[in-house]
Amino acid sequence: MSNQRIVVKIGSSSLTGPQGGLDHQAVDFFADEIASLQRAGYSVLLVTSGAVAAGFREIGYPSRPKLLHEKQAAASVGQALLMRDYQQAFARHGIVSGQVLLTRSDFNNRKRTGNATMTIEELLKQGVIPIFNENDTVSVDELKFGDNDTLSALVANLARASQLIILTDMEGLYSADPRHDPTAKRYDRIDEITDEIYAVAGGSGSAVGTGGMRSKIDAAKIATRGGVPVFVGRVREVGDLKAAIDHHGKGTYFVTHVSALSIKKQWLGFLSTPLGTLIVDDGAAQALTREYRSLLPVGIKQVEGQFHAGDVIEVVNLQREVLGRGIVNYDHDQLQLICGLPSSEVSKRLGIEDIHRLEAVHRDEWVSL
Ligand SMILES: Nc1ncnc2c1ncn2[C@@H]1O[C@H](COP(=O)(O)OP(=O)(O)O)[C@@H](O)[C@H]1O
Ligand SMILES: N[C@@H](CCC(=O)OP(=O)(O)O)C(=O)O
Repeated sequence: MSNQRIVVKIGSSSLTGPQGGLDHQAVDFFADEIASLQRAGYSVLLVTSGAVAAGFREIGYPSRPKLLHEKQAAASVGQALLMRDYQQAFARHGIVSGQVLLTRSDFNNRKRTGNATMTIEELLKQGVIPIFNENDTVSVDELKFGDNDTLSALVANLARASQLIILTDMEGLYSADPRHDPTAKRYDRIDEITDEIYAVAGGSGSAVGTGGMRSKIDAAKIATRGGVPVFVGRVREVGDLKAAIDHHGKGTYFVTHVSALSIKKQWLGFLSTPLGTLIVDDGAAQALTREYRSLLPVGIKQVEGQFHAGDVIEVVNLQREVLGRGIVNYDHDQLQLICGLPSSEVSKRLGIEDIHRLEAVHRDEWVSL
């Protein structure tokens, strides 16, 4: 028996065809696979896409809509259909399932995440499978997850899951999109998500999916940095889901970082909204990313944006590549005055005798990206 928590994310491409509408057999199959995990003692949290894909045909749109209000209308119809299918499918196994709709802004709000966590804990305690989706009808475009890959990573971190299983229509990440390059080779295991990995990951190849492999890599980065290992791949036959959990699934495994980020740093790195940018020289870039040191004013070349002490800023190198995010200790106009100055001159230039924190960004309030 096991009491491990597993987050399973199912993409639209696994639940619907190009013409939309739900594939009831597919829903039944995934419910069967998840039910057998529950029977083996795992607690499963399900993140499912498919609301827009399930709803657009019902409304009469000829293909997956592109406009926000049309997608929202389709999701409104489709989410109910999706839940009806899942609830019926799980009921065949005597399992009760419940709906949890979240938005990106819920994760920016401690109280709401706290409430969501309590609900999730209670559902799991009662043996109910929580079924998550983005609350599409209220999400505004700029703040949307869009695809559910990121949402699944955040749920996995929030629930302190032991694995995140992202199911899609491909058997993992390949050296190129196999739809266009039949010679592409699969990566079986990824220890570090590098630029090279991002470079091979393309967008969605199907008529119903959204994020493609790129958003799955983003999700893998968030989850592994939070301490949750990730599988991205396909589950098509009975027993495939268990095989994925047991490390012989058809897909790619992303290995966990040794030191998982705290919840606060996960928020800082992946959910916060930076209000400014600091451009730093090579020495400061090295200090921040390789030597785990704080950022001092002397290493800052340029300051952009209007922020205050305590706000989140992004730090980029001279080539404008993002190095990470941190909480800044100065207002933007103060930092304009002292950027490039050695620490000994900072208090004089600012006219403040006793500076509480000399660093522009302290290493305890910094996340490398
Ligand atoms: N390097 C790659 N390896 C595998 N698939 C890729 C790659 N680059 C892009 N893709 C595309 O990503 C798609 C899966 O993402 P997506 O359509 O968003 O599915 P889902 O609805 O399951 O989230 C695949 O169908 C494939 O066309
Ligand atoms: N929340 C949306 C997700 C849209 C979507 O296509 O996501 P995905 O299939 O995960 O790339 C829905 O349920 O339709």
